Parts: sequence; C-alpha cells; structure tokens
Amino acid sequence: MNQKFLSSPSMSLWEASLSWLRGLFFKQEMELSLMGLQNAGKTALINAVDNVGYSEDLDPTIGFHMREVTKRNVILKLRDGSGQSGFRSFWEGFCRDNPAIVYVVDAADVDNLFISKKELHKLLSKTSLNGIPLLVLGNKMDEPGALSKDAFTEEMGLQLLSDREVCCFMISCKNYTNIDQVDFAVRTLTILTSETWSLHHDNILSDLGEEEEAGRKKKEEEDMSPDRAPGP
Ligand SMILES: Nc1nc2c(ncn2[C@@H]2O[C@H](COP(=O)(O)OP(=O)(O)OP(=O)(O)O)[C@@H](O)[C@H]2O)c(=O)[nH]1
Ligand SMILES: [Mg+2]
Repeated sequence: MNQKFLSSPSMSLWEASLSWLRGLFFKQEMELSLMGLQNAGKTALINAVDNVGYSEDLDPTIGFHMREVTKRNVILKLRDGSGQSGFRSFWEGFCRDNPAIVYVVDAADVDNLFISKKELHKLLSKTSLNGIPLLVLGNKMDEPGALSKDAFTEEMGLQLLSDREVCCFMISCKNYTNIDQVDFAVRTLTILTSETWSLHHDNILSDLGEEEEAGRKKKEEEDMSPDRAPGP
C-alpha cells in the first residue's frame, strides 16, 4: 500500500516541516468533508476534534452540516455528511475540491464492512476525485469486536490502492484514541495545501527558474567571449 501520505515512519519529518511552516504563516483555512456509512462516527469525530466531548446520543445527520473548528493557527471547515444511502450520491460533490478524502468506518461493525468498502471504492472510482489523498479512519477501537489495523486494511481493500496517497489510523472517538494523530495529520495537510503554500512554492520555483536562466545566459556569454580559447 502506498503509505507516503502522513504515515507514521515519516512523522518526524512532517513534524519538522510543520513547525517550520507554522512559523512562516498565520491562520490557514481548509475545508474537508467526512464521508462514511451511517453510524460510523463522523459526527462523533468532529466533536472529538472540536473537544466538545463524547455522547452516546447523537442524532443521525440529515443532509450535511458545516462545522468550523479552530485549532491553533488552522481554521478547519468540516462538512459532516449523512451516511444514509439516500445521501451517498452527494459524497463525490462534497469531496471534489477538497485536499483529501476523509472516510470514517465503524471497524467493529464487521457485518457492514463490505458495504463500506464498496461505497469507498465506488467513490474513489470517480474521475473528478483522481489522485486526491485518502485518510481512512477505522473507528470504535474501544469495542471488543473491532478489527486490528492489518485486518481492517485488508477488509477495506486499502492495499489495492496505488493511484493516490493513502493513510489509515485506527481510532476511538469514545476514548479519544489517536484523535491527536488525526488532528495533526489534518493540520499538516492544511498547511501543505494552503493557497499561501502554493504561492510560496511557486515563488521558490520561479526564483529557481530565474537563477537557472541567468546561469545559462552567463555560460552562453562566456562561450562567445573573444578571450576564450578556440575549441578543438
Ligand atoms: N463505542 C463507540 N461508539 C462510538 C464511537 N464513535 C461514535 N460512536 C457511537 O456511534 C453512534 C453513531 O455516531 P455518529 O457520530 O452519529 O455517526 P455518523 O457517522 O455521524 O452517522 P450519520 O450521521 O447517520 O451518518 C453514536 O451512538 C455514537 O455515540 C466510538 O469511538 N466508540
Ligand atoms: Mg452524523
């Protein structure tokens, strides 16, 4: 599986990049949509990221809700979509302009895992979403029947995805397990994909281009100089 996107072995590199970038920019903004079947825990995850606490009594989301969560210098605009079958046709439109697809799965609901996998792969097959990095979150790790990360990866067919960057975390919104990892991954992504970053990046590229062009001109002038000894 392609594990380039925010995978744990390279976390320290990301951490270093993050602290460097954090110093360069002020508030960053990013919109992300959370997708996944009903009851997966999307609303619970947003509550966890927003530090508003865990509740057993969450109403199913109808349509979608936007939630704005500010974390340090990052404003996250999180779209909490409904996982009910009647609303899944909207997922593609929600994810289209997002810097990542965030897909939440109830990793303890083994009976519905196949449907979740089918819906995920159907979503990823949309050409408008080609190449968008994928963050898959196996939720409800606190439940005794929850799958291990390896089994979850296999069951969800994540090892088959080679056309985009994929990252997977096993989480529990109830116990707050790995929520800081999700939070960190999302904020890192925000900074790396922000408009300011692109502009900054483009400036670096154009500076490099100008340097290259100046070097080429200098070499041409040197080659044409009468002082230069004639070649063989
Ligand atoms: N045990 C356990 N239950 C959880 C966890 N996260 C969410 N739940 C419960 O799962 C149920 C569904 O959570 P929601 O966050 O409403 O699920 P959703 O994905 O938003 O569902 P829809 O809005 O219908 O698409 C709720 O009863 C939550 O309390 C978790 O980490 N562990
Ligand atoms: Mg919900």
